[in-house]
Amino acid sequence: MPDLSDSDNQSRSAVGCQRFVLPDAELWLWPRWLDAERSAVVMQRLQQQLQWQQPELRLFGNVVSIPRQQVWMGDAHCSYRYSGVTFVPEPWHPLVQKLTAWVNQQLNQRFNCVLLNLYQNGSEHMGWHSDDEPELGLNPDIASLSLGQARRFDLKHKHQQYQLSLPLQDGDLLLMQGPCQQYWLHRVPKQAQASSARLNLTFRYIEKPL
Ligand SMILES: O=C(O)CCC(=O)C(=O)O
Ligand SMILES: [Fe+2]
Repeated sequence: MPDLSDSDNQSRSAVGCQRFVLPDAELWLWPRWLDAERSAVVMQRLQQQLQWQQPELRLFGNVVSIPRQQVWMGDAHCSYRYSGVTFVPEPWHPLVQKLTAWVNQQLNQRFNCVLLNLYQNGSEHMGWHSDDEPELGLNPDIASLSLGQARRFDLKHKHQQYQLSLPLQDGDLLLMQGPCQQYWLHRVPKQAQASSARLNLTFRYIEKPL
C-alpha cells in the first residue's frame, strides 16, 4: 500500500499546474496530482468499502434514479439539499479524510465534505448543473479529484457563447474558483467509448451553523 502521507505532489505554484482564466471563472488543473499507483489503491478501496447509493431525485416533476452512484460524506453538520432531497453525510472514511486533508493543505482550503461519484462506464453521466446550493455560500471554491477512466468534463457559460471541455484523466485535480458556479454550468457527458469505471470526489465547504 503506498503511503498517502508521503506526498511529493506539487504545490499550487509549481510547474505542471495549468491555470484557465475564463470570463467569470478561474480554473486550476494539476494533471496527475495523484500518481497511478496511489490512485488505483484509493479507487479499489473506495469502490469496495463505501455504501454506494443510487438515490431517486425529482427532476422536472419526474422521479428518476441518478445515472451513477454516489456517497455524501463529511462533518456531521454538512447536510446538503438538492433536487428536493436532503442528504445527511456519511461519517468520514479514513482514506477520504486523508485525501481531504491533503487537498486542503496543498490548495490552502478548508473543505469539510465530499460528494463521491462513481460512473461504472461511459453510459453513466452527470447532466448540466452548477454547484450553487445555498449551503455552499456565494462563489464557493470546489475541488474535484478524478480517478480511473478518463472522462470529458464540459463547461458552458450560462449567458454567453463560451464553452470548454477538459479531458479529466486518472489522478487529475481540478479547482473551480471565482463566480464559476454562478455563471457556468458543468457536466460529465455520456461517452460510448469509455468502458471502465471512474470515481470522482468533489470537495466542498459547508459552514457550521451557530
Ligand atoms: O464527476 C465529475 O467530474 C463532476 C462531479 C460534479 O460535478 C459534482 O459532483 O457536482
Ligand atoms: Fe458539479
